[in-house]
Amino acid sequence: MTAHYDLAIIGTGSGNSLVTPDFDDKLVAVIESGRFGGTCLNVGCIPTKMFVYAADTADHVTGAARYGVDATLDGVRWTDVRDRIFGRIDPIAEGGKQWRIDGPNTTAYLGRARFTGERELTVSLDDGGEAVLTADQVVIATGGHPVVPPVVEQSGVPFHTSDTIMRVDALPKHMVVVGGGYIACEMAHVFSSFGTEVTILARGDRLLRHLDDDLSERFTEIARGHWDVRTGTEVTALETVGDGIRATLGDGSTVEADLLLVATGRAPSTPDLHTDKAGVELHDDGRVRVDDYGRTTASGVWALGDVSSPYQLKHVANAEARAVAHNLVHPDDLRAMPHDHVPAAVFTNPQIASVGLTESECREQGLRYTTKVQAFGDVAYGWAMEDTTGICKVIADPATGRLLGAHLLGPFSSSLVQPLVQAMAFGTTAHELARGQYWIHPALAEVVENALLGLELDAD
Ligand SMILES: Cc1cc2nc3c(=O)[nH]c(=O)nc-3n(C[C@H](O)[C@H](O)[C@H](O)COP(=O)(O)OP(=O)(O)OC[C@H]3O[C@@H](n4cnc5c(N)ncnc54)[C@H](O)[C@@H]3O)c2cc1C
Ligand SMILES: NC(=O)c1ccc[n+]([C@@H]2O[C@H](COP(=O)([O-])OP(=O)(O)OC[C@H]3O[C@@H](n4cnc5c(N)ncnc54)[C@H](O)[C@@H]3O)[C@@H](O)[C@H]2O)c1
Repeated sequence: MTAHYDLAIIGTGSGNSLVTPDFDDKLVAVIESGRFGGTCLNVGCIPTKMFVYAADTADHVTGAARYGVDATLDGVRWTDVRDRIFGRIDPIAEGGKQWRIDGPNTTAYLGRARFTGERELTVSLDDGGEAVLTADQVVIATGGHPVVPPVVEQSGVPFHTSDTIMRVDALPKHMVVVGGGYIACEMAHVFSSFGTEVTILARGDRLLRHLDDDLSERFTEIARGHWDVRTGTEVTALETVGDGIRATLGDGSTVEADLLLVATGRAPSTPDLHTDKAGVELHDDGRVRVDDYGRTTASGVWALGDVSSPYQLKHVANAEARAVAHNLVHPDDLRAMPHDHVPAAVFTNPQIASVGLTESECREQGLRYTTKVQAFGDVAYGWAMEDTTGICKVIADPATGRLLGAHLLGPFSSSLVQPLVQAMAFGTTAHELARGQYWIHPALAEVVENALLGLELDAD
């Protein structure tokens, strides 16, 4: 029997929020092959930031002496940290699943979906069975999954990805991280602050290479003070040694550890979706091809979030879901996916946040621009914190005074960046933002105010 629905949603991350009151009198199929709530809730943003907060707390203790406050870190109860986090998260995922199972107009399919025709899905159910369903509209919200390089996969050594690392039973003594991006830098911070010795193996010459050069260079230098950072290196072989692993690097050197974390990017979850059966085209990198409104190349099939987006960020997936939720029921009044001025933060040590263009992007685009770099240590709250490395770099168009980009490295950067995001979103000029409002003295936000005031604009 083929069941028919008004709407079928594949994936309960951001896809779960599509079941709006507009569908109260309609039939909705919700299909999920993993934990309800998707990456962010179960293995992404939320647990990582809960671990990061605990790691920051440990760092406050170990760093207290510089303020004349002597304190020692007596220990980190890893399983207590872990269980507090997942004790809070797991019931939410379970509750979300029950809500969809019991929902008056939703049918939950627990299993893996694939297209078997136009707007027709076959679900390999977790209980071993199979179900076929069709729908007037289908939304692909299957997110992404960790990429594991062949050298790791083919070696047969045990390894972790972000999907598993947060649930390990004990803190490793020594951990090797392959990759130098978001997950590598956030996890290195967590584990090293809890007492694990961390070695990072990065292919490039710097960590977090997507950042403005001033930040990635500075961050890599700081990271070398916390962790054993090996840049410009590749893993050529891996083997199991006792309970741990040994990695051989391009220069023939080796590094041994009791745990291997692979953090080499995430790929859109399309390989087993059989999108070709539904007329849904993919980009070369596997992302579903969508137009500005989230429409795929197949009529009535939509996509959103990591599976199709140019960004792999939850606030973007949420914004795209809001647009698609509207578009599903307003075909004559479509809303575009909001992709302007997308900010991002890396919750490592120190925190990093950015929005807009980097200086090299401004150069490459031939833009006329001016920059100002303000040190956290030059404002009163920065003195209080004894900060010696933080910077706020702002980039503006000198003719219009509009911000082109903003890049922060230092405590609370993920929050400090927000007025800069707001200025870019609403077209406020740098000096309007700085002079048109009060900035509380002596709050850390004065670093942003001073950076803005320091920009040399044509109008001044
Ligand atoms: C460790 C980590 C930390 C992160 N931290 C941040 C952060 O701090 N801030 C931020 O903005 N972003 C962060 N991200 C990125 C963020 O988690 C993702 O951008 C976001 O969750 C993507 O949401 P989504 O709805 O597109 O996909 P997902 O949340 O991944 O949802 C997809 C769902 O589809 C299901 N699924 C897949 N294929 C099928 C199928 N064939 N059939 C049925 N179900 C299927 C999956 O099981 C999953 O539940 C982080 C990611 C990771 C991995
Ligand atoms: N705070 C946040 O917003 C946050 C946190 C975690 C993850 N995320 C999202 O999840 C995505 C995935 O995170 P990630 O850290 O896995 O990816 P990433 O793209 O940030 O970093 C991947 C790293 O792996 C390296 N790499 C790629 N292939 C490799 C290979 N074969 N061998 C060795 N190194 C290789 C890259 O050079 C890069 O340093 C991020 O791009 C981000 O969008 C966001």
